[in-house]
Parts: sequence; structure tokens; C-alpha cells
Amino acid sequence: MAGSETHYTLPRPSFDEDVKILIVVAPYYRDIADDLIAGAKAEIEAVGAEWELVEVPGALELPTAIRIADQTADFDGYVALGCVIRGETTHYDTVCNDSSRGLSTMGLAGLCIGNGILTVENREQAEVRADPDRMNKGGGAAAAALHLVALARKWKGGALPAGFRPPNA
Ligand SMILES: Nc1c(NC[C@H](O)[C@H](O)[C@H](O)CO)[nH]c(=O)[nH]c1=O
Ligand SMILES: CC(=O)[C@@H](O)COP(=O)(O)O
Repeated sequence: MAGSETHYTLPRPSFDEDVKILIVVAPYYRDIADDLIAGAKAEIEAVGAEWELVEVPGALELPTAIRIADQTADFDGYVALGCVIRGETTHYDTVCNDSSRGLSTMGLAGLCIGNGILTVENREQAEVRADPDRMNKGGGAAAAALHLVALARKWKGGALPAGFRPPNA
């Protein structure tokens, strides 16, 4: 029953201020990447946010590209898109694990990143997951980034009353 499972998705966040998301894509499998991009763009546009798109050769470059962007530009969040299909050697594990670890490490450092890197056994699994009309994993990754941006803004600028000291401060 490939691709028919459903799961709960949070309602879309709303934003009072501008949001700019960088989509970083590894078009190692061009058609799969294009579907992931379409899903991500639609999700970002659905909340009125802006996006910019850059490409890197493969999934292993995705975390580095995001790190470079974080150091040199001013995005609110990031969507990493790509596809890793198992081959004959152990390289699959390296590409899957290191790309994921790179994104997670930056996430724990406070960056708002949605992970849309498909890690699959074959093309069919990838096609189902990338298709915006089926599993729409690009849209899901964009939604994740947007939810983190909303969370990061939730307490930002929430001024405490003058002279107020939080407990244990
Ligand atoms: N095998 C896949 C790769 N491999 C390439 C690496 O991501 C990387 O670009 C290379 O090792 C140079 O640093 N990338 C994918 O995105 N998908 C694959 O299936
Ligand atoms: C995901 C991969 O690394 C894969 O494309 C590489 O294939 P192989 O293990 O046959 O070299």
C-alpha cells in the first residue's frame, strides 16, 4: 500500500511579518527534485511567505549550503530537498546519514530547517513521496520549516513589563 498512509498535519501557521525561506535542492534525480520543489513552493506561498531557490550537486552538500546561507544571508528558515536511492555499495548510508545529521545539528543550534531529503530503496518510492498530489514530502518539509519559524517568533519581542524580573532571574 505504497503511499496511501495518512498522518495528522498541523494547521498552517500565520505570520504578521514577512517570512523568507531558502529552498536548497539537490537535483541528483531531476524529476524527483522538481516535484519536491513544486510542493515546497506551494506550501510557502500558501502562508504568504517568500522563497528563493538554490541548487547543489547532491544531498551531501545540502547542510553546507544552508550553513553558508546562514552565515552570509538573512533567511528565516530553510527547506532541504533531495533524494537518495540505495545503490550497490554502502555509499547510500553515508549520504543519508551525513546529510540528515548535518541538518539536525544546525536545527539544534537554532536554525529553522525542514528536512525533505527522501531516502528510499527505489525510484517508485521516490516518485510517490515527491509527487505534490500524493505524499508531497516537499510540501511537508516546507511546512516543518514554517512551523519552526512561527515558533521562533512566538516569544520574540514579547517584552516583559518594565522592572519585571522573571522568577529565578
Ligand atoms: N548517491 C546520491 C548522491 N551522491 C552524491 C553526494 O551527495 C555528493 O554530491 C557527492 O558525494 C560529492 O560530495 N547524492 C544524492 O543527492 N542522491 C544520491 O542518491
Ligand atoms: C545513494 C548512493 O549512494 C548511490 O546512488 C550510489 O550507488 P552505488 O552504491 O551503487 O555506488
